[in-house]
Amino acid sequence: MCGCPAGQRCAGCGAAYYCGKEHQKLHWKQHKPACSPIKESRSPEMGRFLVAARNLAAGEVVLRETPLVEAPPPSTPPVCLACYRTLAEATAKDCPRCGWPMCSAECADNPKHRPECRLTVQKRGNKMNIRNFGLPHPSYQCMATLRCLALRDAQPAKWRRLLELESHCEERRDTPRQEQERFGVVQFILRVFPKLRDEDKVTEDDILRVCGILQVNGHEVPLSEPPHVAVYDRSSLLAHSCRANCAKSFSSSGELVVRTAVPVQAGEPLTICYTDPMWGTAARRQHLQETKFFWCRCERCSDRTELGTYFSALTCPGENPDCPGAIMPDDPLAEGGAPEDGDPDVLGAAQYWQCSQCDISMPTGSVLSLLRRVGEDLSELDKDDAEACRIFLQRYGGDEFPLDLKEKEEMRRPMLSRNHFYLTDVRLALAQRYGQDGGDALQGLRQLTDGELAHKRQLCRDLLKLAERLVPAEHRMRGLLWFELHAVEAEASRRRGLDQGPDPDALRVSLLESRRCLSEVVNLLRCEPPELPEGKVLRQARLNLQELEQLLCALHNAVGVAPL
Ligand SMILES: C[S@@+](CC[C@H](N)C(=O)[O-])C[C@H]1O[C@@H](n2cnc3c(N)ncnc32)[C@H](O)[C@@H]1O
Repeated sequence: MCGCPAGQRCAGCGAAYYCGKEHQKLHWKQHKPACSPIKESRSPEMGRFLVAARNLAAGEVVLRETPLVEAPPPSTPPVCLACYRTLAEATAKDCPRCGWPMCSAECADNPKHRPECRLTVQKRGNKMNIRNFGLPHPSYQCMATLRCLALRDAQPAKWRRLLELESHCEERRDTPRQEQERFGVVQFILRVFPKLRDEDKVTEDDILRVCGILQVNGHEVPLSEPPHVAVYDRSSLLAHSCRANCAKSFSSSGELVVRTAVPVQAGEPLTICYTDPMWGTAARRQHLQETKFFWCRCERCSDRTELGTYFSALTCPGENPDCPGAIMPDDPLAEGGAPEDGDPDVLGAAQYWQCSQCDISMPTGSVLSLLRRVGEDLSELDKDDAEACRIFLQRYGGDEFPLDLKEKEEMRRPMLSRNHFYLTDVRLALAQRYGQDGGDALQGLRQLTDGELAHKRQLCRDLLKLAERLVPAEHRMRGLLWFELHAVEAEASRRRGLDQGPDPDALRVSLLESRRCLSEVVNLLRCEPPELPEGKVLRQARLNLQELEQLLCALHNAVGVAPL
């Protein structure tokens, strides 16, 4: 503003400097459009993507936006087109204008239903007649596409923004999914809404392009039952990483909220995970290729140890039973190699998995056959049966427990690496399974044996350590595990009190530990809306935290030891 030395920096973007508050205030109107924690970048490999405009701390909200389009999921029985609740034939009410069934007159008047209502009146000429409730209905397969097409006339600025999004039309050509859409979406729309073709000149390619945009940029929104789908504008530019640095949540009104999960340096891409980060490398990469049309080369995929976690590795099967090595693919970026995909015999000829410590190697095909067998065993496992889970963990991971197994397994050399994704899957289920019997969570935990309680604690701690390293942006999973751990600490402390009588020092230590766990829950889940299970856990954690503070206060007043 004045050319004087400027020591004060804009806290929003960190890129503008001022001599003082006064000139910063005067400049705000001009600076505001440029002041954002994110900016757009582009590369030949990734297309457009967002980067941090300045150094960002963990937990900063970088994006919050309402959807460009939202719609029911493609495969669904008839649902209300405003609230997405499943409809029953006896209670559904046809919209008086267009005939689409809705749950109430209020929902029929809801602006969310306007796009298809208008298109049905203007481009079809007669009302819809949906029957056959209770089974997936083909008419809903086209709804997201129809709502996108409705933007053309009604909201041309949004339509233009939608068309700027990636559709991968070329890569989708002749894929089974596109062939299915050609029949189930394109032909349906052109037949049911003929004036779209005859008057508006909408072509098959136009519709397929919209299908591509929905496939590449769509998010599943868990706020309704069944979950619906939505496409966002700016958030669509977030690139993918299997170790994402941003976490996404949805607000009650359907806004997408993106915040950093770890500190992010200025210029670094902001990333979310497009696939299931709890799958192994080969399966994640295969899924990304099939659904988003790129082979991921992120830091996690490129590192065969998956950041030191050995998440996809096997233990060394060589003659030396003490070899501490892990068997991993020679080239983790080789295409294919998920246990569920490909022909093990064909893949096996081309690639090898190698021990990290000795010269043992295995053809990829043999590794995949082994893994496929474990995968089949896992798919048959009843995860509600704690004993069956423990046997699985002992059989394939060599896990030892602070409790006896009823069915003793002969101890063999474990086949899977300590953190292998199959073992992690079962440990996650078991950590939550412990304590679910009984009327409520409190009763459930009280019914656990000391050994089971200790095992639950060990599982939560191990899983949290792994998640922090491998998937820091999995806020929901981490938050729920911290909540489980807090419950274990509370129960353990109650048992200690019963066994050993009141001990203010031990009580203070365990209250402080519980407070630490609950603070983590609140921090991780603070963007979760109250209607989701995680939002309910957040509410409970906040209540428990308040009670804890009161307890710590009471303890301080009674014996003067607790920090306040
Ligand atoms: C939701 S869009 C992201 C925005 C897109 N880059 C654009 O220019 O519109 C997803 C697409 O971006 C590209 N992409 C995202 N993350 C990537 C990554 N880590 N490596 C390579 N391509 C990536 C892929 O083409 C993917 O299908």
